[in-house]
Amino acid sequence: MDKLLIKGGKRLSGDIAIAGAKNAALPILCAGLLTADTLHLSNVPKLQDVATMLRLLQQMGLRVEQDGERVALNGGRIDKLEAPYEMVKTMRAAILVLGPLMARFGEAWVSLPGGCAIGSRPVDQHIKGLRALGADIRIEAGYIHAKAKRLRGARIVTDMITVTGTENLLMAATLAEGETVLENAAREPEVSDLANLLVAMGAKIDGIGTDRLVIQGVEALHGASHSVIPDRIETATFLCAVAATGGDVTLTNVRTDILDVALDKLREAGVVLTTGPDWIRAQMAARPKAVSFRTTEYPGFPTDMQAQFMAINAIAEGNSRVTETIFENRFMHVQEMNRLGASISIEGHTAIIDGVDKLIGAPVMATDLRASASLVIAGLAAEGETLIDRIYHLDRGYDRMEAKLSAVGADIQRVK
Ligand SMILES: CC(=O)N[C@H]1[C@@H](OP(=O)(O)OP(=O)(O)OC[C@H]2O[C@@H](n3ccc(=O)[nH]c3=O)[C@H](O)[C@@H]2O)O[C@H](CO)[C@@H](O)[C@@H]1O
Ligand SMILES: C=C(OP(=O)(O)O)C(=O)O
Repeated sequence: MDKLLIKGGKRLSGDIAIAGAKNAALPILCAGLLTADTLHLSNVPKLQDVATMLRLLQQMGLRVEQDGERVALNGGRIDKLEAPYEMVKTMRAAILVLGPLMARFGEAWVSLPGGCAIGSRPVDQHIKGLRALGADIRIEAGYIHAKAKRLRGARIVTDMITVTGTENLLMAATLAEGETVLENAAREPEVSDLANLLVAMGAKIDGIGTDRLVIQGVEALHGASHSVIPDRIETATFLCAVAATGGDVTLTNVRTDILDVALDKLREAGVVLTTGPDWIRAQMAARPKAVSFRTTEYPGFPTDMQAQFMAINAIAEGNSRVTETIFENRFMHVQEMNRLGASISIEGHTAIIDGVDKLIGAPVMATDLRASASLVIAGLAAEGETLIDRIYHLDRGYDRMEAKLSAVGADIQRVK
């Protein structure tokens, strides 16, 4: 099993190109199921999750041509309406085939995702929404079995804001009969990226970027070309690395307009940020200052950045409080950071961090995707060697993170 070996204490300097967003690419690939025509996608990140999703879609009969970050999908011969357990258990986003399959074929078998390290993560809202659209849904042998002649539009108010739930219902509604109103919709930029692609495919959607999406169902969708938005979480992760190690790094192919709160917090921590139309430069010369925050839905502080900011707080001047409101168990990195010498305690949904002067390298275990990224940042800032085990979590969502960091001066290598 691959591990990452980091010798900490190096300042970072140079340029890093940011990849397309994982959380936009995954639903967008599933939109390939909605049409018999070809989708031409670019800026698709080279990630384990993307490879898993493409394998799943190919098993269903989707034709896939891949050339670097370009992917062409053709859904003219879909013959299997199933997402099996083996796929769903490694990548929960496989649930995103449910909406498109129901919209176009009126039937789907999708394995129920189990809980995962960060929480129980039920999909009851996806099911509630599809039922409102007229689907008959049964849970059979661990599978969601959904059927409908043709979905019909409805007003759906989800109990809470759900990102993939909104995406599933949005895709389902594009081909439903009549009007669907999605209230309490997620406003994450990745939802808007999917919605923009669907509009390019002929869908009729109003309210993109708001919490009320209104969809007029159409008879069929057609092919389109689309470039996936840059990954705001990858962007902010590298910015946190600079904040923790010090240095001068410019990130290219970024969208600064979807990173407001993270950038504000980095400035509060002492990072000097300069932004251009598609780049951002981070300069850090001093010890970071502690920053407190609570995670919320977009445009608030993203839960997917909570762990990486915790690494900054671990070595920052001062104390901070970090409250996680989205997932019930997203502090798995705390124990591992404490193994590196951090001083973090947990009270309910809040982590209380006393910044320490330095961390000292040690073997640690990655438990989930962003926890892994936070341990990389902590390892880069620590004195001595940090060995991170189970980095398959990291590979789900970051494209060659160690190569990008080595190129800006980090001492980090993948070892067996
Ligand atoms: C592939 C992808 O885009 N993943 C992102 C997506 O995950 P994902 O879409 O799975 O997360 P949700 O927005 O659905 O989850 C938000 C909260 O709602 C709960 N919930 C959700 C659906 C449901 O039917 N019932 C229910 O109770 C969840 O357990 C969680 O507590 O949004 C999360 C929140 O920004 C991010 O951390 C993930 O990176
Ligand atoms: C939690 C995440 O992803 P997923 O929903 O794919 O598990 C994430 O990207 O941080």
